[in-house]
Amino acid sequence: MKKKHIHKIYDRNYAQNYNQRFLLNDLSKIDADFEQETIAQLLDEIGDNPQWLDVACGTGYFLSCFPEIKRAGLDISPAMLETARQANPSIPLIQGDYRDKRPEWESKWDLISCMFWAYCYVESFSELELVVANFANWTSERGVCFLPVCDPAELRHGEIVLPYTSRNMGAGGGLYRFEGIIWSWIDEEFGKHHLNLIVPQPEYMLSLFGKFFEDVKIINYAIFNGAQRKAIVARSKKRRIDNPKANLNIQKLIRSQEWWLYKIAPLLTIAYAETLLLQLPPTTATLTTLTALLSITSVAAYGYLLNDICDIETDQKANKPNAAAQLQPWQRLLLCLLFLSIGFAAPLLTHLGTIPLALLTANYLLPTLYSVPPLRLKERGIWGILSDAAGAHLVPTLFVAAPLLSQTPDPPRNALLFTGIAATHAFFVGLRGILLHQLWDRANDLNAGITTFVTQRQPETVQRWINRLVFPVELLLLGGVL
Ligand SMILES: CC(C)=CCC/C(C)=C/CC/C(C)=C/COP(=O)(O)OP(=O)(O)O
Repeated sequence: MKKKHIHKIYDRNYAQNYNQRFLLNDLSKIDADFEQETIAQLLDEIGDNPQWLDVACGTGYFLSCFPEIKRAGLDISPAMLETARQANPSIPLIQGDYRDKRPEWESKWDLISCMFWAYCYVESFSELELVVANFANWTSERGVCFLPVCDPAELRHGEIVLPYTSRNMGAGGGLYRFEGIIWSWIDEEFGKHHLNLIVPQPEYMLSLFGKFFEDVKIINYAIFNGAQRKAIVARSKKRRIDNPKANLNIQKLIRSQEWWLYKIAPLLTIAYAETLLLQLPPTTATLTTLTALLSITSVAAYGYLLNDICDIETDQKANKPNAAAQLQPWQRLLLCLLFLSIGFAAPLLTHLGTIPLALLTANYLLPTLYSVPPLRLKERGIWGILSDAAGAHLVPTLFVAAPLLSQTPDPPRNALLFTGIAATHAFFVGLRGILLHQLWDRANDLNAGITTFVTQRQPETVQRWINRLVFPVELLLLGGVL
């Protein structure tokens, strides 16, 4: 089901009535008590100081039953979370989607629960697989998953013929329709349509968990009103995913999808234009350009990796993925040194010249100053904006142009003019890029307690500056480049 539909169903009114309708009335209390007992047993079996994540925690009812446990909740519905906060005022309650990967939670939680068939709201079997994989990834080495599962065939006495329609068979009343592995529940009393929920047989759910856990069991609730609910308990996570580094790859570490196409590829146009304006021999132009591109790629890899290394703590606070968090400190240092060496090796070996080397040094310094404390320009207002725009666009443009210009003793005026306009244009592209980035990241930065240029201003003001000043100047300069 789409997020917006879930938000619509689980609104404030639904949240306020949820516990009474689905957990605490005569029809449901016996099952809720059984679940509470099972959670208590599982927490007990895990050992000292277990950490529990209740996925799709809803009103936080179950979380509130265990005030002595270190616990957190994740839910997609702000209204449900609002109610959950009243019941659990001092614990992390995160608004989010259980389909998101969240590498920062890898192997973090000793108990993962997902109550009352919330997994059925996925939109496809692939998504269901993803959700189970997430649960497994988030489970610690000693951890356990607890998932009450829906078995449509068991909701009534004996087998049902599909498609099957029935009235008033569950705690919430209303119309139930089972259509094979899809079911829908029209909650007539509250006018809510829980449509096309995915409900595979419990055996299928067992096999999904079996991919990740050695010991997967179905436990049965007490028979009540002729029906008997079930839950999956999965223990002993398999080694394959025990190791968080299994999911770690170099692209994630250097965040190449954020710069390869958008920041490196445009530099080629600068190299082409300079080659044409300077009428350089193809071999010289190609070798010089490739050397410069190798160095600038290393700068980008270094800059993004270093930024993540410096943001590990704040990203954790804002619940943002951060691949560098999974590395040992010596691995972080080694990778940074590697990208530094590659960046300088090629220009030094090919004698690219003094000006290109000075620009390269500046290009390594800018992201360092942007990210590393105590200077950490990112948190110093306009300096953060200027250093990122210069580091990601202005200096790389000059660095690609400079070695080509230095191939001719006396570069023509039009090549110098082109370089000047292209560099200024790149700077404005960079200004727009970092302003938009800080705008999109504003909520995360505020959550993590980071003060940036944009968090100190109204978002509308910054957007107005982008629309009325930065972008028009950028377009004007593009005209000059062309
Ligand atoms: C050649 C080239 C492309 C060089 C780039 C060098 C450079 C300026 C790197 C810093 C990149 C970065 C992640 C900025 C935003 O950080 P943030 O901490 O504000 O945002 P985040 O949360 O996304 O990390």
